[in-house]
Amino acid sequence: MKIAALQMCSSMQVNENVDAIAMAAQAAASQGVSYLQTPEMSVMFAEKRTQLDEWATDENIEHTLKALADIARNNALYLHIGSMAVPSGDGRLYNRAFLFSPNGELITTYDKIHLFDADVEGDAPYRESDNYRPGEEAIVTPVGDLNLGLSICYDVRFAHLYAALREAEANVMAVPAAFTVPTGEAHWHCLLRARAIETGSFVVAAAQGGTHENGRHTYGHSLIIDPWGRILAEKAGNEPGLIIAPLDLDLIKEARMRLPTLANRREFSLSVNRHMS
Ligand SMILES: O=C(O)CNC(=O)[C@H](CS)NC(=O)CCC(=O)C(=O)O
Repeated sequence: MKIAALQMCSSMQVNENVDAIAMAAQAAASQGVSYLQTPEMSVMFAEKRTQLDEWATDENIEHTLKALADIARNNALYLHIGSMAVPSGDGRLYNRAFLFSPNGELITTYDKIHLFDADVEGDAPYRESDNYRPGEEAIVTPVGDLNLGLSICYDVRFAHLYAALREAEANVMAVPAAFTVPTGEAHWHCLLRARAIETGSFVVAAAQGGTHENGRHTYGHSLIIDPWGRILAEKAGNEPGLIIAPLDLDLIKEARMRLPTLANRREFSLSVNRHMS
């Protein structure tokens, strides 16, 4: 099975972003791809909360989800929208991923669990939790012969999420993202390869990249990684574009046979020994 990740520099114009996804889906389908992932906030990369609130009416969301479902169906591929902001019902938004089947059915959604409240050097403080409500449910879902574990961006720093997904039989971890440039340079490849190695799973990470209409800079470097931690495909730099790789399912079996970390895992007690000297 061939899979693809689309690197984007999403703007504030939903139509523009959806068109870019449609074009990429066509290009991917013509190369035999059956799963395409787009980055976090690929449908609208907003500048202000008010913009999202104004846009996120039931009608606009319904219309957009229908357009995305049509893209999946017209190109007969699984379309995984890394995320899009939707009202959560309590005044905050959810940072929600959508997975469509090749028939255009909505298979599942996933709400980002770990929100980015962090202080990155050179940037204003990020306080995603001011506007977003965290999800409380991890999701694994079959995608053809694969079992996809869903996550979003900052989730990648929480290894126990992927351990849980792995225990629930996930063998491909999805990490659509919009990483900052400084944290991307320091951590992106390392974190994603670690998640692949720890879980003996493929990792697919479609990234936002470049300078966005809203003024933000994102790191790019979309990646597809195999269960041994080898990089199968990378979108070098931050330009938009598609990366494609064939997934050999035997590599999952092989990595897990050589390093059966799930079977070798131990329970332990923890003591903290405080010396009084
Ligand atoms: O809010 C939007 O418009 C798009 N979403 C994002 O940019 C999100 C939340 S601010 N970014 C991250 O989670 C970056 C994580 C990261 O960079 C790290 O873990 O180092």
